[in-house]
Amino acid sequence: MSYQHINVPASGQKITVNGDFSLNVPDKPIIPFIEGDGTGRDITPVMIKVVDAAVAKAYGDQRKIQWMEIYAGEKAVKLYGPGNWLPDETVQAVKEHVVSIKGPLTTPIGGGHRSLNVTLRQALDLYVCLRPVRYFKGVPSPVKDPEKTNMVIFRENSEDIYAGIEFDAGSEKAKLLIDFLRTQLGIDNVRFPETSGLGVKPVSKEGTQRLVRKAIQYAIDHNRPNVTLVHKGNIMKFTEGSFRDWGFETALEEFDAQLVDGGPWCKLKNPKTGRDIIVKDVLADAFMQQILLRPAEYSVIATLNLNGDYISDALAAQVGGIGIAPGANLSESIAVFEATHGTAPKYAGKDYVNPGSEILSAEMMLRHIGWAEAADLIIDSMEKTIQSKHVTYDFARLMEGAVQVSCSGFGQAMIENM
Ligand SMILES: NC(=O)C1=CN([C@@H]2O[C@H](COP(=O)(O)OP(=O)(O)OC[C@H]3O[C@@H](n4cnc5c(N)ncnc54)[C@H](OP(=O)(O)O)[C@@H]3O)[C@@H](O)[C@H]2O)C=CC1
Ligand SMILES: O=C(O)CCC(=O)C(=O)O
Ligand SMILES: [Mg+2]
Repeated sequence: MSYQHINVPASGQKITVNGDFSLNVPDKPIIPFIEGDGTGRDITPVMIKVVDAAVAKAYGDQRKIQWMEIYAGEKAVKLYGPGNWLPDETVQAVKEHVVSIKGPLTTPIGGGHRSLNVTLRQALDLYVCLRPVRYFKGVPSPVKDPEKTNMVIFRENSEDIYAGIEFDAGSEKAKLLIDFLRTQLGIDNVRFPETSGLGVKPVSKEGTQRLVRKAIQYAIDHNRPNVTLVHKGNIMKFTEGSFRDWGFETALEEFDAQLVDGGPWCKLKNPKTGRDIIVKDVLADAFMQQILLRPAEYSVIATLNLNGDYISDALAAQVGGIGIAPGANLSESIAVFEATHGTAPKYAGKDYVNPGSEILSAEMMLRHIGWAEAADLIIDSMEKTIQSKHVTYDFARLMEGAVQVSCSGFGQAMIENM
């Protein structure tokens, strides 16, 4: 396909997907990237340099990523014109090239355009938001034993309140909906009907099952001891409560799990290791205190979209902050890697913030395409660089004896430590 503003690297080839969803990865794969708004312009070039260095170190001239810039957010509006925050060809390029990476994108609060991040996830049905949370030795943490926090979050990424079905207080549609609720459904407890905004929270059986299936499969593949369904099903019975019920059903029906003490918790035998995997649940509020008090009891987390958003940042803080919190948005075939954090606008363009989250997202990407040697180099040099105490402001302000380095300085130190 020819694009309007995207320059396709002449020497690269596309990654393709087989019928069983495995990937064919050429030695010179074209990987699209979105630079991102705000601090995206600081961290994305650093991520690219570090990844290129790791790939060169691991494979010499044999392999090289052919980066292809695609556009979203403010950069897209400049190129494609007013209102064009997420051009069709950007979405198309992500789809066609199978694996891509993005920097953070701004979402205005209250009014303005809908989240481009959410739009991209929904447009490509990237229904898993995968966010591993692990501790790197030497990182300053607010908790006593940060190494006990080792969790992998499976956040449902396609539904819940993020579906964007919302009606502004006082609008014609809000009035219609309130009227419908009153007259057709007998709802008489909207406290201030004239001035209420309304949101709809769709949670489906299919959406829950496919997410929980991935979480349990991950526990099997990575020899993890438990999967926890985090929900607020006591209050939101038919959305979050059903998420829990459908989650347990998935374990029982698809993974041959057996009830523990009459249920609803259950356990299955990991077919690869013979070890038990417990599938349990916890209410979201209780979970937020347990991750601080008893983090070692939680391994794989499966949760709904909004809970997953909150939990991602809270858990990231326990292991040192969102400066090193990576992630991926996944469908069966398409993968878009991105940091957990946002655009941190007050630091934009200052070469200041920690590029670690985006670098570690790229590390996940390298592993995803089977370039494990390059991924290992990144992990190794991240550990070395942090332990040498050459760190960005976020760690430096909490570390004794740290040498504060810039965003690009941290990337450079990582390259030197490879
Ligand atoms: N996937 C995406 O693209 C996401 C986009 N967003 C969007 O980003 C914008 C800003 O959101 P905001 O709520 O400020 O959240 P951010 O995650 O952008 O920033 C919150 C705070 O986190 C810390 N932080 C963020 N990035 C880094 C980094 N790279 N290194 C070190 N510390 C970091 C800073 O803490 P401190 O002040 O302590 O230094 C910062 O002030 C919004 O428009 C939001 O919608 C938000 C999340 C994800
Ligand atoms: O889309 C946004 O602006 C916020 C997204 C977000 O917070 C997240 O993905 O964790
Ligand atoms: Mg978030």
